[in-house]
Amino acid sequence: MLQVPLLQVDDLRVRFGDHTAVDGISFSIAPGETLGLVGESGSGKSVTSFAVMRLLAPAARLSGAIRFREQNLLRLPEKKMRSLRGREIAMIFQEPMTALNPVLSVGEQIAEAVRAHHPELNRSEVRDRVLAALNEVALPDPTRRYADYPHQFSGGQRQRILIAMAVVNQPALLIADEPTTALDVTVQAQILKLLRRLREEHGLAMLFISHDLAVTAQVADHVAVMQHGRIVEQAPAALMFRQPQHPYTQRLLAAAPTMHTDRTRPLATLG
Ligand SMILES: Nc1ncnc2c1ncn2[C@@H]1O[C@H](COP(=O)(O)OP(=O)(O)OP(=O)(O)O)[C@@H](O)[C@H]1O
Repeated sequence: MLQVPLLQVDDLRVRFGDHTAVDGISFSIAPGETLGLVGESGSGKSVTSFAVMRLLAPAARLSGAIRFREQNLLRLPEKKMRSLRGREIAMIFQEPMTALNPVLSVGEQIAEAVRAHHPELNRSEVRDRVLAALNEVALPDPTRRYADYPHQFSGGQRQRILIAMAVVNQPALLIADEPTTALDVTVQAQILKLLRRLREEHGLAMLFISHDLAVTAQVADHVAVMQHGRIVEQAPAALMFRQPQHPYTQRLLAAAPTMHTDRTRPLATLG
């Protein structure tokens, strides 16, 4: 039986003046599923993710539909969108340092995210939720490090902190825009493992955005390949990885430095 999608994007178009950044794309994500959106720089991946969060600049002209739990986000009043953002749909970015406030302790920042959606909780309840989220992402010694500032953590730890902030309100959908691109390969593998675990343990659905098809194949169930604002190929990750159909996908695979793996092995054993 087909599951009702959590997110369904239909014929989404985004224009900035006479430039079309996203040119009529459609895809859907079922609850608990991960869709990888892959393409070169400038192909329209980030514009797509910001469109879903409704965080694009006012100059952007959008058409089509973005249905989340069957409500069209493009028509949702800003007040409702604000309550949905960070609670039902959360986002993590490539560069955790710029996404974190440098003058606020990491515990306080995550606490703010909790209070924004749960004003009814008292101080110790908020703190308990923050500590639970930091434990969840396996940040070492969260109680002692609660009051530390972002610069006191490594890049990988900062990404864990951002993930904790994203999942602290238990969203149904996580948008991860190049979440491991700024990290070295070992740390990248650990963060991918963490995302897979969150998905398995909490049924978190994910829109995973990357220029790297090999990285994406390690976390995604389905992959959509974007070029010049269009989706040129969509397939289950394992199939896309073994039998890319579109010449652009074939070029992406050939260009990826991490692709020298045995493509006959099941994906679960890669990486
Ligand atoms: N605010 C904006 N005003 C005008 N054009 C924009 C704006 N934001 C994005 N664009 C354009 O939209 C296109 C798609 O950009 P987007 O950032 O989505 O690409 P991307 O695939 O995410 O690439 P990258 O990985 O480099 O971020 C680009 O041509 C970009 O210049």
